[in-house]
Amino acid sequence: MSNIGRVIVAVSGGVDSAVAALFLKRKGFDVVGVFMENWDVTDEMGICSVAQDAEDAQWVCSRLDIPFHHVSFVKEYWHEVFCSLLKDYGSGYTPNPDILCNRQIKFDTFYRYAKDKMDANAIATGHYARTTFGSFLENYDPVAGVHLLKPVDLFKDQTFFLSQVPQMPLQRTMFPLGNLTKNQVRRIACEHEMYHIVKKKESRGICFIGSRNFRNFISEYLVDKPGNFRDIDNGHIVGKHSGIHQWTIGQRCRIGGQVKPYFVARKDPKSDDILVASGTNHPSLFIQFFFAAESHWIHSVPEPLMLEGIFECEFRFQHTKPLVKCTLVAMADNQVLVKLVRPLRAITLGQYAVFYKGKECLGSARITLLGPSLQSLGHGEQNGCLVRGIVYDSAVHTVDVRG
Ligand SMILES: Nc1ncnc2c1ncn2[C@@H]1O[C@H](COP(=O)(O)OP(=O)(O)OP(=O)(O)O)[C@@H](O)[C@H]1O
Repeated sequence: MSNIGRVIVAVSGGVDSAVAALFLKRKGFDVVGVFMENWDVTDEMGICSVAQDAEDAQWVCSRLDIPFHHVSFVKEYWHEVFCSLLKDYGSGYTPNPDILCNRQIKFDTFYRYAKDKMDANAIATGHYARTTFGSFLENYDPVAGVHLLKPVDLFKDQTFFLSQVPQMPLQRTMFPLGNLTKNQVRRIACEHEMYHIVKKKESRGICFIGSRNFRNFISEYLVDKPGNFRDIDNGHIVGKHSGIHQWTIGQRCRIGGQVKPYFVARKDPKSDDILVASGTNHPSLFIQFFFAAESHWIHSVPEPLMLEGIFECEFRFQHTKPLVKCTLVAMADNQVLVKLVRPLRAITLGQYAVFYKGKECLGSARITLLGPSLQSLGHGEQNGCLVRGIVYDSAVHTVDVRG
């Protein structure tokens, strides 16, 4: 894109966006830094981390000698991200707030603000990701459309969180860090004497809410709805809980009076029962296919899926987990049936199934219906032994289907 002019960079007060802003400035763009405030309470420790981050963001901008703006999207975050989270938790889903925050806030509210209110031609963030348009939109080609690609630093790959970003904002987004590793970014920040920014802890946990205990946090907003823990093998009540929203699939439950470790296998929002399985590799925790809805394809629906109704690619449903080969089958209403090459543990309703082909992140769809577990299919014992053709690998929580 020639003549880009003004670029609005989202500056969080962390090292990544600081170095992204530095690169933009070096490239000669008319750069403006914007800090977004999306949440407005002091955390449990009495420290207002938002104020500290805003101060750091301002410091970064003054160090780079670029204008700084502090904007509040508290209302938008509340309505478009947080309310939807609460609704999901209440109905037994485990949503992904970071994916939603990128889709609704950074690549919608913030993008529109930059374009309409600040007269910008492009936005930039410190995400580790690349696009076919290049780190600085040097290959901008609106006719071809943009593809989202993994970054050079695969360990820091953030494409998972960007898998619901719409095409138009992505076409106007620069990811200046896509070709760098985190170590290089830290080193560059040190070379520019941004020592206290480099030393800051990585942002963890829910977008903008920080690193506080999420279960305690969400409980402040949803009323308790007590129910029973039931052993999935025999239906016996083995304990009580105070709400299905506090638990997620695969999570270990510390149930008073029980010697064996139990893990959440299913949640029933109608009865408020949580079905628990004894042992981390219990067959009720593994499934091999599921349905996902509201498919979002960043560039376009993959051709084989559109033309033949079937498509082979790779999948993950958690940011840090390895990719697993899968086959997608097109269903009505923008749904897909996802069949994995091997059963996986703790696939969870409400999470996003994110699809990849080679170095491209294609998009994602929301997991809405789970197929039968290995237990329902009649598979019994586990723990590293061969059971009806299936080897359970307890170390990585995956199983290989043999024969
Ligand atoms: N409060 C905020 N205000 C402005 N931009 C933000 C804010 N939070 C995140 N961002 C933008 O989103 C990017 C990714 O945020 P995330 O919290 O996932 O990343 P991070 O890797 O810790 O980045 P950083 O080191 O810049 O904080 C940031 O690099 C920044 O550009």
